[in-house]
Amino acid sequence: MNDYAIDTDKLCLYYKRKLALDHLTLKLPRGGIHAFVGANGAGKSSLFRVLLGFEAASSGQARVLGHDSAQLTPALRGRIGFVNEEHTMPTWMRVRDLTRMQQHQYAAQWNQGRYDEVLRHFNVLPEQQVGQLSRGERAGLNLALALAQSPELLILDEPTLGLDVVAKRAFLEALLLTNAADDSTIVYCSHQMDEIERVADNLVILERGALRYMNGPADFCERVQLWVAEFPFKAPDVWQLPGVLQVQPIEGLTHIVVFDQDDTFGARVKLLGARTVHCMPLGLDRAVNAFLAHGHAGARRAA
Ligand SMILES: Nc1ncnc2c1ncn2[C@@H]1O[C@H](COP(=O)(O)OP(=O)(O)OP(=O)(O)O)[C@@H](O)[C@H]1O
Repeated sequence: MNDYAIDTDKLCLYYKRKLALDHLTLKLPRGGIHAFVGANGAGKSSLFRVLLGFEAASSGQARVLGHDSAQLTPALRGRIGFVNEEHTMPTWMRVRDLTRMQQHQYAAQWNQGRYDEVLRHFNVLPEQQVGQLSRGERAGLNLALALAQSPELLILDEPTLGLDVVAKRAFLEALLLTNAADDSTIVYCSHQMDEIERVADNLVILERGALRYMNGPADFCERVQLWVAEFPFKAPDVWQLPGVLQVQPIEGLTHIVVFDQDDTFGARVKLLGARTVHCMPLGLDRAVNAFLAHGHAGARRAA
């Protein structure tokens, strides 16, 4: 058995002339919650479409649970759960009937305890019609159905998009309370860093269809630092220094976000004429945003 839940090798996907996945090589180990992050258009949904067999790769390899994603059998598909922001379900059905249908379809693997546990969290009643549920309740029902299937791989593609703060929290709590990540691999795609910070064991950053980073979120925060410098006169061009991701003038000070620099960076800033310079840690939100903004600016410069 392959040790990876997702294993791609130089995977490319073109939509006509548009390159969505650019020689993506990604080895995602089994188990845990993996947060996928990337700017709009980074290729996250395209990757999931290839993995689920909805799109054929233009070149390269994509394997999911050890199998070629272009040749997934219905049995293999049944081992993969997918939830996206649309929470598409038959609106005319009652929750009770939809539940029965899914219990029947996934009889061998159905986990009733987990289903009830998640659904309880959202106060959804069996006699309610799916179309009458609020957006948050529909997201909860969708999560309950997906988790009850006991998928080996569960892909959650921006599942909380459009939900209010309370519903978002309920969704995350439900995901965590089931401990589903103990025996499944969960891919959680979101633009919300507070969500990522709460749930992720592993952070995967995609940029323009390629892998830019994969490791723990805490490790990422350690590698991104904020240096705050005070220049007595006009600030020099600090972009000439190594590893600079972002430069912002804030209240007379120059905020410099850098990647993979050690304490000698402060000495370099001083050499440029700074009167004072301090290093400060950064939260995941700002660290990831600076990283992505730099990549975006780089792409614009290259174009
Ligand atoms: N059906 C399509 N036809 C043509 N181009 C497409 C199609 N779907 C996606 N693309 C392009 O492929 C690239 C990757 O898009 P994709 O939707 O995978 O990104 P994403 O990371 O999921 O973005 P977002 O965070 O906005 O959902 C984008 O440049 C997009 O314009």
